[in-house]
Amino acid sequence: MVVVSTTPVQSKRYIGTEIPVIDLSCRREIAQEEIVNACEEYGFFKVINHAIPNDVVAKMEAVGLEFFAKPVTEKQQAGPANPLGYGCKSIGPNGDTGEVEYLLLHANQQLPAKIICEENQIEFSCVVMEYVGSVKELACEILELLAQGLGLEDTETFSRLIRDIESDSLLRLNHYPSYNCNKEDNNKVGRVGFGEHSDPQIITLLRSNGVAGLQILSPSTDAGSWVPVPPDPAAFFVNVGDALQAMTNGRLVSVRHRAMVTSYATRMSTVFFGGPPLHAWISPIPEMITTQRPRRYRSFTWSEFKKMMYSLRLGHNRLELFRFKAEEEA
Ligand SMILES: C=C1C[C@]23C[C@@]1(O)CC[C@H]2[C@@]12CC[C@H](O)[C@@](C)(C(=O)O1)[C@H]2[C@@H]3C(=O)O
Ligand SMILES: O=C(O)CCC(=O)C(=O)O
Ligand SMILES: [Fe+2]
Repeated sequence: MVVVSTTPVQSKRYIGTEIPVIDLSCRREIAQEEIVNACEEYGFFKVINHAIPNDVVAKMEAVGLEFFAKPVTEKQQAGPANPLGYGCKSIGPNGDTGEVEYLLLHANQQLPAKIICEENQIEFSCVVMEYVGSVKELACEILELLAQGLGLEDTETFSRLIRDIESDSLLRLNHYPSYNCNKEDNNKVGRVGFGEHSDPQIITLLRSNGVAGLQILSPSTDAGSWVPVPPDPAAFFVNVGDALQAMTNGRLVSVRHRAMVTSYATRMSTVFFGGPPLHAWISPIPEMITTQRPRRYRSFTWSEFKKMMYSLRLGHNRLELFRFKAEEEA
């Protein structure tokens, strides 16, 4: 079975309905089609039966939790996040805040600063490297299925950018506290851990412990409604990023999402952002430009996009600033 009913979402294709679940052990042709459908409709899906070994995931979770359990003064030695490193409550350089502490690492570079003590530093980087290697492979497998499902002649169009040794991919560990509250407070609108945004890169692969918190903005309701994503520590949650929306000329959607804090337990998410090299050009693939879907975005380098994104707030719809205007590109 490929699509399994989980959480209700308003939708055209998943009538009724549910967050798409892609079973990677099923036939390639089925997975390809389901991935394309999910990315067109939500920009989001859950992956089960992936090939990432449990111990790779378990070790990553253990070193992450060990890091966040350290005294604040020790954690601060890996900060402040600029943008890499340890951060607490402050997200990005433009005043965004949330109830979260995090560690943001580059996937291809040395660790940014001292992370805990020397002997743990070596173990920490080995675990991170192994996790990043596995999750990057899964990201590339998904991107190749996606390219095949879209009927692209070059099925490595997307994955090549992530496999590139200069790929600007990141790994982020987010740690959300639980909070004490009385019964009445518990029924009130929740607290925001990580505010509404889309991810800027090509693809994001997220997993978390078994605590709820992630929500996606359902694109098919007018005002948009927040759909809770039930936690599944054995699965990966995948979302389309802004760069993939641009490359597919808007056919695939970069989903807006956020993370809420719960009152019952702390949550940790481990998030891989597959990004292109800084010098890579991002532009709509010619096969994605048709008379029904005329060119929507201009060409830009990832470095240009990143510079713009760091000048904007978390929730900004930044891709709109890269709309195609025929007279400019000619
Ligand atoms: C407010 C910001 C934080 C962010 C960079 C930005 O200026 C806008 C995008 C933010 C985001 C969201 C997804 C990822 O968590 C992230 C690492 C990214 O690439 O874009 C963060 C950035 C960050 O925290 O540095
Ligand atoms: O922790 C989560 O569930 C979401 C985190 C997130 O969206 C991010 O780090 O970009
Ligand atoms: Fe995100």
